[in-house]
Amino acid sequence: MHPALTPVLSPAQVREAHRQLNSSGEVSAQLLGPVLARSWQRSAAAGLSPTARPAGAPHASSAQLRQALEQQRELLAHALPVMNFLHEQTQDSDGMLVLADPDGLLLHSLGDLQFMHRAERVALRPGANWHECWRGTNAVGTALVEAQPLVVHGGEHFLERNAFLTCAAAPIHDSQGRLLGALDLSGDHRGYHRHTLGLVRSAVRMIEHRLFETRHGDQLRLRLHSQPEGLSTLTESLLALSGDGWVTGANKAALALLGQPWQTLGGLPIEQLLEVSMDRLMASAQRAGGAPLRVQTVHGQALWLRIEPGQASLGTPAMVFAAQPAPIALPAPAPADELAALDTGDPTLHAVLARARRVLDKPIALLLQGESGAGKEVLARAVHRSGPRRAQAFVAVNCAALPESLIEAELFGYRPGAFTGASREGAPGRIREADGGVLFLDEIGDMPLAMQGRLLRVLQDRLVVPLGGGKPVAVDIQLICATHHALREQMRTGQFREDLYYRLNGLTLQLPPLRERQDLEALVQRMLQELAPGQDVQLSPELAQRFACYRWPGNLRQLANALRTACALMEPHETQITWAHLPDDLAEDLRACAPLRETAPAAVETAIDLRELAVRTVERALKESDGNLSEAARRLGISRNTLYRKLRAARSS
Ligand SMILES: Nc1ncnc2c1ncn2[C@@H]1O[C@H](COP(=O)(O)OP(=O)(O)OP(=O)(O)O)[C@@H](O)[C@H]1O
Repeated sequence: MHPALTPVLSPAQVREAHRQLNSSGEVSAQLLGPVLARSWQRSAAAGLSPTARPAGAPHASSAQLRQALEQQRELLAHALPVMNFLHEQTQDSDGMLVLADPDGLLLHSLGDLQFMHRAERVALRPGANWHECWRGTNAVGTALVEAQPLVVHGGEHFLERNAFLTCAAAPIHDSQGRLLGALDLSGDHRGYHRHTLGLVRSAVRMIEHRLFETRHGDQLRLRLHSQPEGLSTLTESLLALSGDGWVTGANKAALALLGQPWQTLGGLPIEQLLEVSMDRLMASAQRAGGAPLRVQTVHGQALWLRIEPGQASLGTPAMVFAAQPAPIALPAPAPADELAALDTGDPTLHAVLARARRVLDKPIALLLQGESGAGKEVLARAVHRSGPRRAQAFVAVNCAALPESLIEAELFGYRPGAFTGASREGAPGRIREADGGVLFLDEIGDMPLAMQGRLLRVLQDRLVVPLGGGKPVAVDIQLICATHHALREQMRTGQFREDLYYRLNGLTLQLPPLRERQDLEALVQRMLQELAPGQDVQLSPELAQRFACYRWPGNLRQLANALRTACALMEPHETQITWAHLPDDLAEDLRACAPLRETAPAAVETAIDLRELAVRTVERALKESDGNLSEAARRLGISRNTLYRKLRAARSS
């Protein structure tokens, strides 16, 4: 039996375990079982005492929680509908559902109001952190550490103050085995029910299925089950394949079925797992109706298989080969990854993404430029997740958010006692944390000059020397920097070192501001699908028009926030976003922004008129800005590059 499914301990066993811990400091694996015993040991080692309040447990401010919610928007988009569904099924049970991120930060809860009120007393609410190191053994924290579903009941909680709870939690993983968070169902310990964990595990499967379909919707997907009627149910195994037959993702059922860990799957062609050729799979995918195939694993287990061609995989070389006797070698299609997912149809952005893809596997530093909120960090993360370093760390440092006095220690690390206030253990620093992976330096234009010199040395020598001295440590990092400043301008005025600029700028990618993008409609649609999956939420036609003519000074960040608020304000039966669902300040701005065709009817008569109008507008903006190009571009709401283009065009005509 799965250790997590063993029955909960009797009160006498728990009392005895606590007694032993009190008297000898020992944790009895015989009494508690291996999982709980390990967790109690970790809790004691973290300095927690069963009878004390958890001292120093962090609680996110509302701004920090908002930021965490934004970072976890993919998880939330898939988990919230499942939580709502589970809540409906468990409404009479006086409990609550909790979603946590991989670090134990509680992101969202819903359930019985009275019980949630009681749970508040032990900080079981969004914003609190339930990592084991802060709250001792508890279902959320322990399921995250142990990476397995489990129940923590009553006195099995390490802290006595949590003993009124019974909690069942299961970790949530994505299709590459990354831990995304945990789902928990908590209630009063007197209401313990042994089916609770099963419910939570099913809910997590639903979330993982939804994530899988979204991540791999463009790829070939294999559904596998020992019974034909088990296909397309929650118990099926799922595999995603690249166009040439390599496994790119799997759910937990597939791992169990094939006896493989996630780590090996990425490097296996399907023929090494199943006795079936890629040609046969493709031929089956093309047959109408998609009747299941009979196949067997390489170990001889018989299975039913249904193959679903993804949009991107239709027409991949393998399909063409299967259909044509004399194959024509076609270039391999771009893999459907996070970079591809950012491409929603804007030609400028498309070119940016294509350039980024060309250097994915090369040691070339990227410099991302663009206005605040234009998606620089999102692009940096997509580059990381789509490149060969995706299994290694992505370490983001915001140079503008760190006080000057701390940047050095934060980046380069320090030795024990290197400065007043330094921790006794010292710290490796963010550059070393990124070793093997990607270091993302956001707002690099705000890095103090002295620090620029040190960073340059690290980039040249690929060695980090911690503050307070010590041996230099070799590092291997891919560097991505971002700024909304015009770095060249800063270089000219001496605020940014020229030598560092050329080190950082292996390739500059300029992200277009939202108002210059031509894919607003598709972008809104994609964001809405993520925010309200499967609900077909749309903008009202009037709002769609207003959105198109608005300048979006906060770019994608502002758009994403507006849509998130709108989705939260909609009633469950509504599918159209109207004025009533918008934040007041945005509604006010949008009302003031008249759609183009209402404002300039006469002036748009001929192309010549338009050109003249553009030239006059640019001239006026330049005059009002005393010839300052940056200021003129800002007034016009366009980038400096666009302004240059317009000036060149005006001069040539
Ligand atoms: N392609 C996208 N799809 C959906 N949402 C996006 C996308 N790009 C950006 N966003 C939204 O905009 C927010 C801001 O994006 P990001 O942090 O990448 O911008 P930025 O250019 O780095 O901003 P800043 O310069 O202020 O740091 C994201 O947290 C997300 O909510």
